[in-house]
Amino acid sequence: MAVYRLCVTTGPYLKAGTLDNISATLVGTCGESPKQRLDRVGRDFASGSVSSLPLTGLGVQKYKVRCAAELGDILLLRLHKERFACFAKDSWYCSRIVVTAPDGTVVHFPCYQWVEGYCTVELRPGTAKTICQDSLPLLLDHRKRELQARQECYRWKIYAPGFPRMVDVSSFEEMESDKKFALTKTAPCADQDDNPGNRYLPCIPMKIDIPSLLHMEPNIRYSATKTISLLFNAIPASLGMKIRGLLDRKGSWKKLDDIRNIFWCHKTFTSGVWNLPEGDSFFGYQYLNGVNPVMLHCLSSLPSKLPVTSDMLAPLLGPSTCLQTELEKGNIFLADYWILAEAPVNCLNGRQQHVAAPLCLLWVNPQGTLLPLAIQLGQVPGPECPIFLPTDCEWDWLLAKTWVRNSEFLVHENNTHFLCTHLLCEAFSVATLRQLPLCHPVYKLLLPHTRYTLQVNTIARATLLNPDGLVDKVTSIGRRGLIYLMRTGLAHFTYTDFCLPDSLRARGVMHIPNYHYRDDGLKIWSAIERFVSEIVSYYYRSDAAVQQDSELQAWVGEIFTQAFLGRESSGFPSRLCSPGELVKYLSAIIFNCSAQHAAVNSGQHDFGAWMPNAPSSMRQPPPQTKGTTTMKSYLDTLPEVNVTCNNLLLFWLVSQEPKDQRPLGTYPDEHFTEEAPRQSIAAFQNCLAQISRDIRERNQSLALPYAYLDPPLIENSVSI
Ligand SMILES: CCCCC/C=C\C/C=C\C=C\[C@@H](C/C=C\CCCC(=O)O)OO
Ligand SMILES: [Fe+2]
Repeated sequence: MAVYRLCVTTGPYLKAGTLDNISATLVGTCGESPKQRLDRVGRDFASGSVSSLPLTGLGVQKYKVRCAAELGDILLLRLHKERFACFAKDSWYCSRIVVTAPDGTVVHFPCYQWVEGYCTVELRPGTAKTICQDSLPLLLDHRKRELQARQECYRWKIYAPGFPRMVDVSSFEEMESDKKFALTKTAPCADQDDNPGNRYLPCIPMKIDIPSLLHMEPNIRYSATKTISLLFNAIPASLGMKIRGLLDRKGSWKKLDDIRNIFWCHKTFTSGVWNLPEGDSFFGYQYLNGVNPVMLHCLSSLPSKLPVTSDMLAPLLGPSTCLQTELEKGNIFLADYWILAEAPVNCLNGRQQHVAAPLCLLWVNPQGTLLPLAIQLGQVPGPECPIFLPTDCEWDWLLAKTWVRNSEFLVHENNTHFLCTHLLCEAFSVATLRQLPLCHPVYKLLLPHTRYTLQVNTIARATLLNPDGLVDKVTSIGRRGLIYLMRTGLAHFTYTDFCLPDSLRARGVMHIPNYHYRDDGLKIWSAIERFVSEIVSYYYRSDAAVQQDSELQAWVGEIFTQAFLGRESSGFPSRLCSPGELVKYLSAIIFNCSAQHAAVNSGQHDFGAWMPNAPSSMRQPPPQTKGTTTMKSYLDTLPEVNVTCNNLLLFWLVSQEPKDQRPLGTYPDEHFTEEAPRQSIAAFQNCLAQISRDIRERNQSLALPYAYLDPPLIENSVSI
């Protein structure tokens, strides 16, 4: 008789325990155990419990699986979940199971999954294996069946032509009702205007696509803690504005001070500097350390579409230099909003809105401060498209800068933030779930960086991107414009843009002083790269090991076709040929899912709460002459009261990660069980802790501390 001892951990989540019967079967190289019910006196599998346990000890019990003979090396653990008496079925969150063999060998089985309904789950020991490292037909077959099941559950959907593909939420509904469809479903569904589930709820000023929120597969759903925390962030702020009538009031703001007082308790630094002389340096500062720090390109000559002359800039540059000298020194930069030139425009509160496609020229002065030099609000120069200068009258210059801030809002929210972090990370998540089995080292590495991304994007699609959702209610381009911008953005997005060091070099911004996003981002990039490189070199010893990993290649290929629509000119790889290429690719994915999202997401309230710094819409066309702007015309150009407040609610909500956070580098789910990767994780955590200490020390001497890339404040994944 051989006795195997099992220690089963149920997750600490609400309703993680189950009343269903759980049995186990062990499969080894020398045979299979009988199916053994895991049952003890009292309640098994309660939430948060580690049920490990000798039959005799007080409160501590042990499950035993008895076999006629030893099973050899344990290959699989089958968990059977079946009906118990007349109780209705309930879900079980199984964290992990540790099996101790009769000879004392300990085998870990990471699970970290919700197990739903009555079913059998087959787990492999935690040692990560690529397909090339498996030879037993039983294990190869197991990999294949696991992926087939996942591909049935997580399917791709086309949201709009030219968009990265995303998860098809309706497939979860089909799974539950046990309907099985083809593995990939790609029905276009951008036009949901006639979707009867998209409707207004009492007191909520935009439509919500209710059905898409209802069916979320439990392994990708927000935890109860996260959902409740999101609601706790939303409800008081929303009620406060509702009671004060701000969410329903149409018309212009009467004075700037009223905008300053929208938030009583959550004021930010931006309103203080806006219309002071320091406003220009703050305007420049945001290109480096604001929510959209990816716009600047160094110029060696001016583009012909921006006919700024040396004379125009002479009063600004001073007597000791000139435009040509500054171009030669690499001190002149351009932010070009060309992508907005053809964007469709929306109506808000029944009135036509307006969009500009500015060009903003900036200079790093001898003190190292980045300052705006000139703003042209359209892409085609001419008498009706004046070049605004800091030497113009105060209101003209302020309005020109506000137009640029409106363009920043549109490009940042739609492209830098939603497209390049939320949507791309969703595609990485879906490809990872569909193409890599649980035992694959890349699955173990990436899964924590996909946590909650499908859920938050589903919420965004149901509340923001849906017809008459928030984007249609607050932005000058609406969802039609959003679809246009994202499609155009994806068509121009490259692998260089995706990899921080390459992107910074290509934009020629390595030498700008006080670029904290760059400095902190590069440190985090290197820490991620070192960690990933250790993991990759442990599992892939040669180029051939990468090239022959058919699962890995299918995963890269699927990302290339589904996220980047197979566009060769994007520079994204469609296959990987060496460990070095794999390290770069994985580092970029982890960086963008974590640090990049934090950099472009967490400051939305800080920088946007002062609405003129991030107006979501403009109500008058860009000025065609100078000298006509007044305080009144300025206020009549900014968004109306209800538009402002609905947008600020969103900023408030998404700038705070709801509870149940997992900061960068924290992996409480122990998918890796071998010593080497666990040591790499510990080294990664130490490295991030040092980066955090350095950032905090640097921040002490800054008038405006930059904390968005402080590692403990970065989430592992896009989860808000
Ligand atoms: C005011 C109530 C809105 C309810 C929304 C609930 C939660 C937010 C869910 C997801 C948010 C995701 C992203 C959205 C980012 C950009 C979308 C484009 C917005 C725009 O153009 O205005 O934020 O992290
Ligand atoms: Fe976000």
